[in-house]
Amino acid sequence: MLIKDNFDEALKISESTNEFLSHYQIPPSPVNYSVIYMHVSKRNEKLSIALERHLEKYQEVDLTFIEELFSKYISNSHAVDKQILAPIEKSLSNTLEKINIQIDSDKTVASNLRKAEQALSKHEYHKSMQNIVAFLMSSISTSQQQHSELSLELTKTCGEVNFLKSKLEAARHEAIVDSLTGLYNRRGCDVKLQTLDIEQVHSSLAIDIDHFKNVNDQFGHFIGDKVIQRVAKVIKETITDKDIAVRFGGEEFMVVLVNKTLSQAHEIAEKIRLAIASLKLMQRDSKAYLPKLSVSIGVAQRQEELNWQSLFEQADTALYQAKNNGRNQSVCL
Ligand SMILES: Nc1nc2c(ncn2[C@@H]2O[C@H](COP(=O)(O)OP(=O)(O)OP(=O)(O)O)[C@@H](O)[C@H]2O)c(=O)[nH]1
Repeated sequence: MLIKDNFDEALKISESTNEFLSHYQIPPSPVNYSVIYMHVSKRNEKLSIALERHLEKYQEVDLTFIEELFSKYISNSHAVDKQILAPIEKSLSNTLEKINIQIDSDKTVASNLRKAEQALSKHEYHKSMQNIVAFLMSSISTSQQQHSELSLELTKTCGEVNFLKSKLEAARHEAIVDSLTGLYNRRGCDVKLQTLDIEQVHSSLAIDIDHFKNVNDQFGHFIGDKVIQRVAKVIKETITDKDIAVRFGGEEFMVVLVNKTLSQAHEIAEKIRLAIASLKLMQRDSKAYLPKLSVSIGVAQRQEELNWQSLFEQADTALYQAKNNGRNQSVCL
């Protein structure tokens, strides 16, 4: 979309956004602000329809609902940056630049006036001129002060915009990443899959920790979580940055190996399996070692006619076979 906003327009929308936020007593967090800004500026029809329906039904706005709208319509697009923040930032920096030029010119005028004052002070008969110069000096100093204050204010606002941008970036990241392991979640998986070239060969691994219930039962969920994190770390360290590692649920992971054939994928699966089997995990407090860990892995290669869901299902079928064959192994389909 073309960015037509000028500063005044953006400011008007921003005022209406603030009014909306205060009317419904919504805290002006970056996420809330962005959702309401998109609604007020009529930039996302689906978001507005959903919000209006919600208001019709409840007459108030639930914060969880706003977060949902943010994740669904905003966080994965760069609409906020492009449509809200970029124009504001541009106008701010233009205005700041003009004010800074004005500050420089104020300085020159002040310095010239000072020279004139010095020259006139040598001659008593120029008293009236001296008064005029003194008056001009005091006016320019007031204007200098006003411009400096304005420059400070604008610099502060620029800082706030940058803060909002980094908050948005963090929110966008949180929406697609699993907080326990740092791997992608399902939504992140969908987002990353859209970036892949479907003409290339891709493979997938379905990985599941064997008898994980026993870990939880014997050592508790906290240790269970640590084990999940450790397995995720091994997966991450074994694949490349281009590949996509996803925590699909509980102790189940899915990996998309970009541009890799079935046999290459099988090799990687074996590396992961062996690395996990050789882990020696110790419980920090009791210094007791946890029983040996193992994973079962299903490996499948994407066929041209298959969509991603079918590929994952194939990998899952292979995983099921690996479990049935006795676990701690990888099976190719
Ligand atoms: N600590 C922890 N446990 C989880 C989490 N999500 C799921 N689980 C547990 O993972 C266990 C999964 O057990 P099962 O699906 O029966 O499988 P398993 O014991 O791993 O056995 P197999 O898969 O058949 O080898 C259950 O005990 C769940 O409670 C989580 O986020 N943290």
